[in-house]
Amino acid sequence: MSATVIDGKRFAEGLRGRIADHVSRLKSDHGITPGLAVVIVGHDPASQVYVTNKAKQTAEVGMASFKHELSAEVPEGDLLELIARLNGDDTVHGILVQMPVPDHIDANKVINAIAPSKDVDCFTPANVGKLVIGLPGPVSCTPLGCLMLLRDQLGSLSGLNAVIVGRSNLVGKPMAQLLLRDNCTVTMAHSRTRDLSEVVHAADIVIAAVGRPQMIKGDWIRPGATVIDVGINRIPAPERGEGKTRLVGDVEFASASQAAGAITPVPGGVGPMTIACLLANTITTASLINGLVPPRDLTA
Ligand SMILES: Nc1nc2c(c(=O)[nH]1)N[C@@H](CN(C=O)c1ccc(C(=O)N[C@@H](CCC(=O)O)C(=O)O)cc1)CN2
Repeated sequence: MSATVIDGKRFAEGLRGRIADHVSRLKSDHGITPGLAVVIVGHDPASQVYVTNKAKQTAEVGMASFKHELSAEVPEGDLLELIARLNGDDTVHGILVQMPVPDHIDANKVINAIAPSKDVDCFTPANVGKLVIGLPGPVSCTPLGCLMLLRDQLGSLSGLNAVIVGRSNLVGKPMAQLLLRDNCTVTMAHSRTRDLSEVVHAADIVIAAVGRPQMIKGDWIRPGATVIDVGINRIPAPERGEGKTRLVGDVEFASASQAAGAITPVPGGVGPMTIACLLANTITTASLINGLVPPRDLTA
C-alpha cells in the first residue's frame, strides 16, 4: 500500500485565504484590524525563519503585524516590560514570544506575563484550562493544525484509537484534549512507555511528537492508519554534498508510507499549519476582545 500524502502546505494556503476573508469582514463590518505582535529573543536561525514567516503571513492576510527583535542578552525584566506594554496596546490582539527563549530567561514567567485574552499560542494556564473544559478561546497552534488535517482526511474521528507519542505542553498534552473532544480513545505514549511499537500498532491515528528523528518505523504502523508527523529534525545529508543537511520528521517516512492510509510529510505537512493556526487564533482573540463570536471554521 502507498499512503495518501497529506498536503499541509496547500491546506494552510486555503486556511489563510479564509482568514483573509474574515479579516476583511472584521474591518468592513466592525472597524477592527486584528493585530499580532511577535517577539523574538536572540538569533537562533530556525526561530528567525519562523518569526519572519509569521510576520510576513500576518501582513499578507491583512492584519497589522508588529515584530520585536531583542538581543540574546536582554534582561528578563526588559522582556516582561515589553509584554506589559503590548498587553495594554489596543491595536494588538495577539502576543507571541517565540520559543525557546535563552537560558537566563524563565519561559514560565514570560508566558504568565501575557494577558490570556491575547495569548494566541494558548500557553497560559487560563487558556489551557479553557481548552480542557471546552470554553471558547485560542487553541494550541500545532495541535489545532493537526486536528484540521485529520478532520479533512477522515471526516468524523469518533471512536477511533489515537496514540500520541510525546507528552509536551506544546503539542502532546493539548493534542490529547482536542482528540478527546472529537470522541477519540486517546493513549499518550512517551519515553517510558513499554512496548511502544505495539502501542503504536493499535492506533487508527498516530500523532508523532517525540522530537527524535525517524524514531517511528513503518512496521509499527497499523495498515491504513493515519499518521501525523509533528517532528521537525535537521539531520546530516552527505548525499547532498559535504556539510549539507535535510529535514526529517519523527516518523520514518519511506517505510511508514507503505503501511499508512495517509501520512503528513516533513517538510510540507504540519509545519505550515502551525503558522496558519496562529493567524486563526488572532481572529479568535480579536473577536473575543471585541465581544464578537469567533468564526467556527477557524477553531476546534
Ligand atoms: N511561541 C511559539 N514558539 C514555537 C512554536 C509555537 O507554536 N509557538 N512552535 C515551534 C516552531 N514553529 C513555530 O513557531 C514552527 C515550526 C515549523 C514551521 C514550518 O513551517 N516548518 C516547515 C519547514 C521549515 C524549514 O525549512 O525549516 C515545514 O514543516 O514544512 C512553522 C512554525 C517552536 N517554537
